[in-house]
Amino acid sequence: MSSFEITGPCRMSGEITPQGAKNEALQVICATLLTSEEVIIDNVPDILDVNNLIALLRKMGVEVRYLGPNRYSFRAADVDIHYMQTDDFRSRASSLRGSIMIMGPLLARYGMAYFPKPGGDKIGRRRLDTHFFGFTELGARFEFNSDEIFYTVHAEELKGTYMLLDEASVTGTANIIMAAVLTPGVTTIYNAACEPYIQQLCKMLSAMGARINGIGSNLLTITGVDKLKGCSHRILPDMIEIGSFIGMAAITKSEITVKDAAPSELGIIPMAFSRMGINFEIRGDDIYIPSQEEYEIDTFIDGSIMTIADAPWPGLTPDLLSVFLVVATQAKGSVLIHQKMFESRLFFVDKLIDMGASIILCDPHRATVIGHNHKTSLRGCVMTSPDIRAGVALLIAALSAKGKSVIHNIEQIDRGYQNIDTRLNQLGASIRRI
Ligand SMILES: CC(=O)N[C@H]1[C@@H](OP(=O)(O)OP(=O)(O)OC[C@H]2O[C@@H](n3ccc(=O)[nH]c3=O)[C@H](O)[C@@H]2O)O[C@H](CO)[C@@H](O)[C@@H]1O
Ligand SMILES: C=C(OP(=O)(O)O)C(=O)O
Repeated sequence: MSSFEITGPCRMSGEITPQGAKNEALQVICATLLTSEEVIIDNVPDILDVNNLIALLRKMGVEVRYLGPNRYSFRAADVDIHYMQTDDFRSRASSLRGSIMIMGPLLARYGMAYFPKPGGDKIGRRRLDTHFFGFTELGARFEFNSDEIFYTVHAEELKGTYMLLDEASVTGTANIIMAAVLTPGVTTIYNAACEPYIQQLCKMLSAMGARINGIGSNLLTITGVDKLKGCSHRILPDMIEIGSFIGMAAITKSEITVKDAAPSELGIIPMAFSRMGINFEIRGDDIYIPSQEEYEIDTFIDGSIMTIADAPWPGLTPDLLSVFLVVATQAKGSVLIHQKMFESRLFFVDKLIDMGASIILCDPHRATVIGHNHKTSLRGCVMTSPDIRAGVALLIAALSAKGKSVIHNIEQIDRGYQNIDTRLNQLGASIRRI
């Protein structure tokens, strides 16, 4: 297990380019299983979760070629579906959550798919019901072995249908879309998730010959086709990484330009940072964040304390709330952070309290943060990264803190952030991998 040693406070400056989006990469790499032709994907982030998924596809028989930095070719001409019943498959597939999205393509193309308990962050209950609801609506038979936690779906024949999802699950929607594009007839998915990851997946599938209407909305109509062809696809910059950099710049009073950030794809994220009092300028495709001595959190119109809460897209992504929470610790004013989706994602605030932050954890979903307005700095601390986003939030806290901090279990951070230590050190941070 590796750790980061951070010596703060670090005031940084310069330009940083975000990696390709982790959650989009996981979807579009799974989608390569839908065709026997070559698919080329650009801007693939070099992170643990993505590399583990690529290794899994290779084991399944997909021909994967590395074409250069962040560029891969995939050809799923000869997939060994029986590999999915091996112990090796179980251990590899359960190392990340995104690999669950191989099920939709395999069900559509081979009439069967298997899956063990997926990995990913331990941030509360993470059910898969929506995925299997969608598959069974399309006509698949579903079995669950609760002793081994092993999911199986089979179908001699799938058929398009109307379905109303019980919740707008991101990976669930992606899985159902990928099954539906090769399913005869018309499939209508209402209450579909519509995050940029899903929109990008749909655009890539359309380039492969899929017929999808309603992209970007929560009502998708998919007309099944017999076969999909190869294509080239470029992954968008990672909006969570971009948000992490904006928050990091603010709390460390750094002057940073986030290059090639595709600001028009960020939805409500920039507005949420503005409401935290953080200044930035959109300069073409870049986001410039000036060094700010202070930032003041907005209130609601009636003067009451503002809430920052997550919601399915176009609401604020839950994956950035940990960053908002850390940034609030040095803001002027107070904010209620309400993490509605996951019940165990806020417990890392104990560490921030140890560092000197003023936070009241009201319950597992809500934390009130009383900002210090930089009057009192956070102090360095030894901590362990509980999940990917809390890990980055703690890293940001440590960069702003006075003294030495150590963050253990940084594999959680490496899961989703490409060479984060090297890239931040180039901006003037002091992070040592130990
Ligand atoms: C690999 C991947 O892409 N992971 C992302 C994906 O996970 P994932 O697809 O696993 O998450 P889901 O969208 O299925 O659901 C996340 C949680 O939110 C709850 N929920 C979901 C939809 C809804 O309308 N209401 C609601 O409360 C679910 O019950 C669940 O507890 O989406 C999450 C929610 O954006 C992100 O945190 C994860 O980073
Ligand atoms: C929760 C996340 O990832 P995963 O779904 O892969 O656990 C995340 O990216 O914040």
